Amino acid sequence: MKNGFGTKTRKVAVVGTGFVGSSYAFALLNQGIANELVLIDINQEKAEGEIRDLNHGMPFASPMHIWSGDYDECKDADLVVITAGANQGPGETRLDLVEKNVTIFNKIVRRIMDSGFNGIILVATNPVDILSYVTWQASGLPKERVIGSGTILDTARFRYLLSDYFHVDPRNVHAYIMGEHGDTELPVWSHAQIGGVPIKKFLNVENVAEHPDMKEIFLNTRDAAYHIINRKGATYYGIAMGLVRITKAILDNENAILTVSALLEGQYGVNNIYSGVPAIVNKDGIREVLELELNETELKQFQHSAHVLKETREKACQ
Ligand SMILES: NC(=O)C1=CN([C@@H]2O[C@H](COP(=O)(O)OP(=O)(O)OC[C@H]3O[C@@H](n4cnc5c(N)ncnc54)[C@H](O)[C@@H]3O)[C@@H](O)[C@H]2O)C=CC1
Ligand SMILES: CC(=O)C(=O)O
Repeated sequence: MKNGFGTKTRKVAVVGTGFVGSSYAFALLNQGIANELVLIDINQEKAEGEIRDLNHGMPFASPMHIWSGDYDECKDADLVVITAGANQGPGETRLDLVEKNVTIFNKIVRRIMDSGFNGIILVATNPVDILSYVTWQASGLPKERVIGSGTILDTARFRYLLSDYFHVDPRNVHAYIMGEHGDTELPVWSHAQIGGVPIKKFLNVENVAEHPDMKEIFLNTRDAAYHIINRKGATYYGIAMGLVRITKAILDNENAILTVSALLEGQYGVNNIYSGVPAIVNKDGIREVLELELNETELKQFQHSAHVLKETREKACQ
C-alpha cells in the first residue's frame, strides 16, 4: 500500500507508551525505519502527549506519520510491539511480574487480534520469554510471527562490556547471552570471539568461564537491570535500540542473526518454551533458530533456565 509520501507503507503499532514504548518510538523516528507509527495505551492522555512531543521532532527526521489510536489501528500494521504492563521496582525480579502481566496480556492480545491483525508481534514486556509464549498461544499466530526481545539487550550489554575490557569496537565483538532474559541467563563463552579470534586466545587461558575478569563481566551483564533500576528507576534506552534493531531486521527483510526469544521445539533439548537464542530474523519473523554446539556446562545451564521458565509459566497460567 502507498502512503501520502508515495512510498510503501511500513506501519508499526506500539502498545504501551511508558518509558520503553516512548523510547522505542523516539529511536524509530530517529532512525527513519517506519513511516507510520501508531501509539496505543490504556492511558490515552499519555499516548497523546508522546505523539505531540515526537511530532515536534519531525522537521529533523525522515517523514513519518505518528498518531495515537485504538486497537482497530493494528488491523493493517506490519508489526505490533508490546511494551505495556508493570515494570520492576527495586529488588523485584522479572519473574515477579508474571501474574500481573499475564492478565494484562490476555486482554491486549485479544484486542490486537480482534482488529483483524495478521502481521508480526514483538514482545518486550517482562518476563519477556513467558509473555511471548502467552502471546503466541492467545493470538493463534504461527510461532514464527511471535517474537520476544529475548536476550538482545543482554547480548548488547555483554558485547559492550567485553569491548570496553579489550578496547575493541563492540561491533567487532561476537558473543551471545542465551536463555531467560533474567537471572538464569548464561554467557556462551565457547563461541565468544573478537574479529574471529576466540576470547580464550586473547586471555591465553583454557577456561574463560573461570577467569575472574570474565566472571565479573558476566555478572555485570546479568545484573545490569538491577544496577540501573537502583539508580534511575527503570531501563529503556538500551532495549529501545534493541527493539528498533529487530524492527529493522523485519521491515528490511535482513535475515539478521539476533538473540531473540523464540519457540523451541527440541532445539538444545528443550520443548514448548520461548527462550533467548540466536535466530535468523526477516520479513516473515523468525526464519530459523540457530543451534550452536554448546559445551556440556552451557547446555546444562540453558536447560536449567528453560526449566525455571516452564515452572514459572505453569504456576502463573494454571
Ligand atoms: N525486554 C527487555 O529487555 C526489557 C523489558 N522491560 C519491560 O518493559 C515493560 C514496560 O516498562 P516501562 O515502559 O518502564 O513501564 P512504564 O510503567 O513506564 O510503562 C508501561 C505502560 O503500559 C501501559 N499499560 C498498562 N496496562 C496497559 C493495558 N492493559 N493496555 C495498554 N497499556 C497499558 C501504562 O499505561 C504505561 O504507559 C516492563 O514489563 C519492563 O520490565 C524494560 C526494559 C527492558
Ligand atoms: C528491565 C530489564 O529487563 C532490563 O533492563 O534488562
